[in-house]
Amino acid sequence: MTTRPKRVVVAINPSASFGSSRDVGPAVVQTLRALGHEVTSLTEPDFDSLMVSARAAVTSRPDALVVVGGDGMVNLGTNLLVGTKVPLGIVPSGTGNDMARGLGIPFDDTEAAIRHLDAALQRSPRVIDAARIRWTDADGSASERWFACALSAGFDAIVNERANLMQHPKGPSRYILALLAELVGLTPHRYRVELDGEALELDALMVSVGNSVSLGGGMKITPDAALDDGLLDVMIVKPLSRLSFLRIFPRVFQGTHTSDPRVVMRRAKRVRIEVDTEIVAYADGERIAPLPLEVEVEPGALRVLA
Ligand SMILES: Nc1ncnc2c1ncn2[C@@H]1O[C@H](COP(=O)(O)OP(=O)(O)OP(=O)(O)O)[C@@H](O)[C@H]1O
Repeated sequence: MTTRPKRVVVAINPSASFGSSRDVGPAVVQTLRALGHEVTSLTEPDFDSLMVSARAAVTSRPDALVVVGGDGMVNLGTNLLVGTKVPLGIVPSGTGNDMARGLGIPFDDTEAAIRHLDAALQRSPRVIDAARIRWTDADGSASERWFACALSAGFDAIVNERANLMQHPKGPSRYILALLAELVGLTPHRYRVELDGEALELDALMVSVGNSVSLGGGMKITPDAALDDGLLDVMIVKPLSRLSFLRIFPRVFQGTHTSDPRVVMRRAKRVRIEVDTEIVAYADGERIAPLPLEVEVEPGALRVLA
């Protein structure tokens, strides 16, 4: 296939995968240039600065914004591109890479991911849904942020928050330590979950909202989620003993946990989540805000190269 040159902005997170994949960004830029594309490469010292420079670069209406990193970088791209015609390309170099998994982008082979991207640049982008989160900040101001993949508002969000607050260890083992620490104190909380206006009041361990299928590196929390059905899939895990939790947990990698009667699966366009304690929600692996918050799907809001 002959490649038609495109104008591509590449936003790179050199810290993805705890810095172990920092060669991926330069390789992507080099390969895309060798294929004849006009590439603007962006790397900044932190996420917020990258957001600023990528936002400025997107105003020149490139043919694509390509993010190199994990789901956090997909989140950055999603927030810049929703509602625009500029498509999002992904070269996964993160820890979980769940959005790439959901889109069928090779997530463990950079060269294959670049070939996939180059081929997709020559076709019309795929149009998928995005989810808008709205919440009220402590000062009373209204905030919003988009996500592409999944939002967590229960046990996994609590583990994420604990891991983020830990200074040591620096690598992925901090998540395992945080998980073990939270598992010891595993307690359900009282949630009020509104699904398109229908209120459920229940004790739960996990409440997650999926636009895509998985989070945390292939944990298929919402295995039947479709990225273009105009709906969000909601998974609620009712109270379980530690032992039952540990028994069900491995089944999430196949998505077969949903057959357990203590796992509730629902679909809705709009989901409001409230809880009786302080839990900070995470979406696409990024820290969002303490509950309560509301999530609404915006059908067809994002174009992706996949
Ligand atoms: N220079 C930087 N540019 C962008 N993000 C950065 C940078 N340094 C640190 N980060 C942090 O990286 C996080 C995003 O990481 P990313 O999702 O790309 O990789 P990951 O966490 O390894 O993968 P995954 O989310 O798929 O598990 C953001 O929370 C951001 O704050």
